Amino acid sequence: MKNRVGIIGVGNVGATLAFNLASKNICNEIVLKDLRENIVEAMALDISQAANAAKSKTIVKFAHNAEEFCDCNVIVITAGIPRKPGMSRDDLLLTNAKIMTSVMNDITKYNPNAIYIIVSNPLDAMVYTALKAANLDKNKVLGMAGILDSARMSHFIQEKLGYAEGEIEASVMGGHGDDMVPLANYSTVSGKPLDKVLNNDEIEEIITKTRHGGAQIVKLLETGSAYYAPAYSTSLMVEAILNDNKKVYPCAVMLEGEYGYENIVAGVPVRLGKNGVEEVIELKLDEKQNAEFAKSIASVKELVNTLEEKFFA
Ligand SMILES: NC(=O)C1=CN([C@@H]2O[C@H](COP(=O)(O)OP(=O)(O)OC[C@H]3O[C@@H](n4cnc5c(N)ncnc54)[C@H](O)[C@@H]3O)[C@@H](O)[C@H]2O)C=CC1
Ligand SMILES: O=C([O-])CC(=O)C(=O)O
Repeated sequence: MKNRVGIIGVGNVGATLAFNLASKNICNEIVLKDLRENIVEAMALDISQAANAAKSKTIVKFAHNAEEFCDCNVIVITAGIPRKPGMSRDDLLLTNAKIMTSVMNDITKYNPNAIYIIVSNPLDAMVYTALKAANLDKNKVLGMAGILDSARMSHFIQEKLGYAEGEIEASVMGGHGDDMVPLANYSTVSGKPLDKVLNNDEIEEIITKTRHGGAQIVKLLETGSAYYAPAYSTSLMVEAILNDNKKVYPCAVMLEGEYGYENIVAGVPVRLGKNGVEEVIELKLDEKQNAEFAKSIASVKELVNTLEEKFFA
């Protein structure tokens, strides 16, 4: 059977992801879809030519309509607007909920077996929206943010230490907002616990930088938000699902009792495979982390309440 990855929204994140997947040679086909027909055609040509340069066997196509965007194993949705300096991700809520709903309504019927990876922001609320729009099983719809936030934490640890590049395991859970929950005690440097190599103040500084890592890039870019690290992080999820490799990554999923929460989406470690979310891993959190996770969940809940009142009602 052919492995086919669909990407809908081929702007900064979507195009970078397509380039990354095509040059890695991990799927037979990538199909791109965007409102901007000329851009998507140009990206399909350019990325297909890159794949040929890389001697990759991946074919890159674009879809003129929803019917052609079909039979995908994995679909990544980045359609939506990014924030600009001075905005929070939450400011994108109603605009992107409208886009997410119309995208899901358009494409789900042509993709009965797909696993959906949501990237559009505000991430957790968009996973909730996608699930609600499509009425799919919760294991089939998940969001990318935790791998990115963990990579940022790892970057800031490396920056602080001045060494250990490639040897840092960092772990972040919770919603993809300013109150995400970086987990210092589940983070290591060359196998050593983080608190053995950095003191409390240094760890707090890294946690603060991680929480504001997205905004830092938005402020510098001026026109939009980060895309290389988001795209690479998404490619790891696509690869885990296509290869059924059962890797554990932090992803945004609908909680149904895990960590004591119901009917709310947040980032938690999950095992990924061909069925999407195959297991939610319940880490043991200390009192402070439990309180921080509760605060992060409350922020997502506030967005979901706004959606229920102003969008779904
Ligand atoms: N979850 C995460 O960690 C991250 C999330 N994001 C989010 O991802 C989204 C995309 O970001 P960028 O790629 O930088 O934005 P972008 O503006 O470069 O690309 C968005 C693309 O979506 C397309 N689009 C809009 N409505 C559409 C529709 N109905 N159907 C098909 N295509 C449609 C636009 O034409 C555009 O090409 C934003 O909401 C951003 O906040 C970005 C980075 C990280
Ligand atoms: O900051 C943003 O708006 C985009 C994003 O989610 C990130 O880079 O973490």
